[in-house]
Amino acid sequence: MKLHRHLCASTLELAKSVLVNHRVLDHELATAFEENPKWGKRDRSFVAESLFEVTRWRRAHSFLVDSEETQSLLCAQWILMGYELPEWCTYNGLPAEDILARQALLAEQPRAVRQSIPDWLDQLGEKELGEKWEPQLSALNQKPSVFLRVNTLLSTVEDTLDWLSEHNVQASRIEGHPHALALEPGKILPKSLRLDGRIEIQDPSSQYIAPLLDPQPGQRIIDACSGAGGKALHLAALSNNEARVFAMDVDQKKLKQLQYRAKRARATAISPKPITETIHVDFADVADALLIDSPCSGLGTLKRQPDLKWRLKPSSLDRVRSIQAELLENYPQMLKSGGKLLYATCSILPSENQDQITKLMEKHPGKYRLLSQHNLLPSETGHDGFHASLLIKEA
Ligand SMILES: C[S@@+](CC[C@H](N)C(=O)[O-])C[C@H]1O[C@@H](n2cnc3c(N)ncnc32)[C@H](O)[C@@H]1O
Repeated sequence: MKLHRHLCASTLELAKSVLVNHRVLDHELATAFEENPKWGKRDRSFVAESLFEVTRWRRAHSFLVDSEETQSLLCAQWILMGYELPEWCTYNGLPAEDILARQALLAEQPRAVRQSIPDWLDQLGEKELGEKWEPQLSALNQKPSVFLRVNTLLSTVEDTLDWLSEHNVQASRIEGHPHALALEPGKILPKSLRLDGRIEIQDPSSQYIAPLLDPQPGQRIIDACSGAGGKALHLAALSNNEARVFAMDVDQKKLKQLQYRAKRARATAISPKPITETIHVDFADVADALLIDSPCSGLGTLKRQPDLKWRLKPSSLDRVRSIQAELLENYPQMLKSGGKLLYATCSILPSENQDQITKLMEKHPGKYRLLSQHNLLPSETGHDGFHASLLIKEA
């Protein structure tokens, strides 16, 4: 296989901005695709695969090539992808034969090197999850697949499968997730289908969350951290637009996106509400059900966002933990007595999940009753890592 000089140069620029300047991979890649409309499907997938994999395996590659330079790491990635490096592709590190030979030595390296993760994060994962940590790392280092949620406001699973197949996209159902479809590994959904309201791209673990609230017609449901609406749209669909879903967020841009998605999905149940300082007072005792899909480390989604592990810092984790405690303290004021509180994160760390709930219940004895807790571990599901705690507000 032959490497193309201009694509390699563009990929190197992208890799530097992600690995050296700590920019967000998804944003950088989307901008590069926009700025290079002449890149064909194969060019795009070369750039995307090189960038995702070099980011995921940064530390392991740096052992293989014996260098931390981005150019050397990328060259190691291309060698592992089966490319022969042309003359113009020079780097400071071990030659191709040595890189391939050192793969066998990787297994003997410390876990943080083999699994390509910063030391501090490896130590934290071990402390919090013990022997369950390494299986999560292995699962989170896999390449992700694309999953869809069928929007039951506009279609059925059966009709959606037929529609996708008419467009040459083969998908399959997933056991235990009634509205989820999996695309064949490596398959990407064409933009025209992606923008059709019949489907939303959503991981099965994320699809597990909204049904836990069991939305009923006539209920008022608050999604206090709705973002661009992944779960708010699902809540609207589950209630067949017969509940009212107040979608709140501090980020106005995300609420705008949500409005666009809701229109496309015919999710008329959704009313976006920007978060203000007094929101929990303005909406006091209003909701029959409250979802706090809290800001978190995002560690459960490393498969899709491998750049996150290099951007996260112990101080940013402390900050999200304190936001989580604050949201759990304030937002349940919006819930009626007897209402359901669902706390969710896409983290796999107990300190962001069940420990936050334990602290909440200890701080307010008798105020909450725990109905169920769900730790969706990537090693067990093959999907993103998520946590959900479902409680009743007693008083
Ligand atoms: C995990 S994301 C939500 C994802 C979204 N629920 C979904 O399913 O697509 C967390 C969201 O919390 C928002 N957020 C951050 N601080 C907040 C606060 N104090 N109150 C409400 N939302 C907040 C962020 O803007 C972000 O959109």
